[in-house]
Amino acid sequence: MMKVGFVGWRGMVGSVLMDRMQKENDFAKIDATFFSTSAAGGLAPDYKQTQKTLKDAYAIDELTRLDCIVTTQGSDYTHDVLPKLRAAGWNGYWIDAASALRMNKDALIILDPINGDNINNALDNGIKNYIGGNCTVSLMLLALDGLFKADLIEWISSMTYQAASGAGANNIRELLLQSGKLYDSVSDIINDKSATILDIASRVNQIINSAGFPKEYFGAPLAGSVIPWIDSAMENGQTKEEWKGAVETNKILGLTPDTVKVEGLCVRVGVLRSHSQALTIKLKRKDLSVEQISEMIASANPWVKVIANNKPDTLAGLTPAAISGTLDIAVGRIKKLKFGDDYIALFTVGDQLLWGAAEPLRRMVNILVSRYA
Ligand SMILES: NC(=O)C1=CN([C@@H]2O[C@H](COP(=O)(O)OP(=O)(O)OC[C@H]3O[C@@H](n4cnc5c(N)ncnc54)[C@H](OP(=O)(O)O)[C@@H]3O)[C@@H](O)[C@H]2O)C=CC1
Ligand SMILES: N[C@@H](CC(=O)OP(=O)(O)O)C(=O)O
Repeated sequence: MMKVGFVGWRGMVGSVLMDRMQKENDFAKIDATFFSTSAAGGLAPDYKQTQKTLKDAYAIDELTRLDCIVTTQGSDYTHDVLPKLRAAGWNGYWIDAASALRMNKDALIILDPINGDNINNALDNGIKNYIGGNCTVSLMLLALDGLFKADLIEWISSMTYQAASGAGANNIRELLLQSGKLYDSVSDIINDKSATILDIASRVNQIINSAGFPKEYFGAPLAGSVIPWIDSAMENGQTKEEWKGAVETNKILGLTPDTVKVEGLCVRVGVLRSHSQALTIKLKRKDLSVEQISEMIASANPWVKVIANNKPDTLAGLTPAAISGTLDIAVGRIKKLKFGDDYIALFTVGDQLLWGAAEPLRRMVNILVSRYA
């Protein structure tokens, strides 16, 4: 059996990965060992594996015994540990959710429904590093799979609405703590019909801007607000999250950089789970109807679900609340724009912890298992 080590399994992405692997009975196909950066020697999660205790995630000699390491621990860990493993002669497979290696020449960004052929070629050619893509990019590629397959896209403007859990486990807790503070500030008058709504709003505004409001992880209030900044700054006014849109899209599609132009603004919103994106797309053709475009999108892969452009269907199916915890990629509000017949807009929602993070990693483990003799 293939020996697979897991680092980062208790984090946001890691716990969703564990859940999916358990549901799909993936642990029965591998010999799993669990590692920790903070609790080596403690009890590992129980997936009926032989190794019951947590190993040290920095113990190079333990890691080099593995055929494959799956890490959802983050870029710092990758930068620290992988060079040491390779220097020690380790030639195993490195499967990673972090962005650290994505643009490296010796790494492939994995999203097998889109670039399964490239993954197989890379395996045949001895590539060892397989990296999950940025969540908004992976979700967008699955949503627009039909339009990419038909080579219809000239450029995309992507305005994102990214959930708190995209920033990690501590951030989701912080959003809930912030929400609790908002409620607490008005709990005595919220059901009192004689209280004026201005009093309620003003109390909320006061508490949001107070010094004690919990914002250690986000750096700003998110409950009752939005944060139009994700990740670090680039030199050209973009954030790194925005920069990833174009570079990762073209790399996943196997295109030369900047073939498909992707630009926009990435915004953190007070949603617990699932990222949404409003996309404006410049098509290469003017002669396609909304119905033809919708059909191309709907038939591209088993996960994309086109939602009819009306209020009841949109409210029922095109929201993070409706999509979270599923592998569905909802695409709706598809319409032509007055800019011209070659411009369309649409709204898409997908669970960034599933197709945006854990699922491509889980499927990569299975691709390796299927090749492991
Ligand atoms: N969140 C997302 O939607 C996506 C994340 N990614 C990438 O995946 C990597 C991991 O991200 P993510 O899972 O969000 O990060 P988390 O912060 O949730 O988890 C990373 C590690 O933080 C430690 N940790 C510290 N405090 C806690 C806590 N309260 N609960 C759980 N774990 C805690 C754990 O390590 P230990 O147990 O060793 O202490 C854990 O493995 C990052 O590189 C990220 O960029 C990629 C796509 C989407
Ligand atoms: N940055 C994304 C999640 C993520 O971690 O992406 P990346 O792996 O590209 O840094 C978000 O905050 O929603």
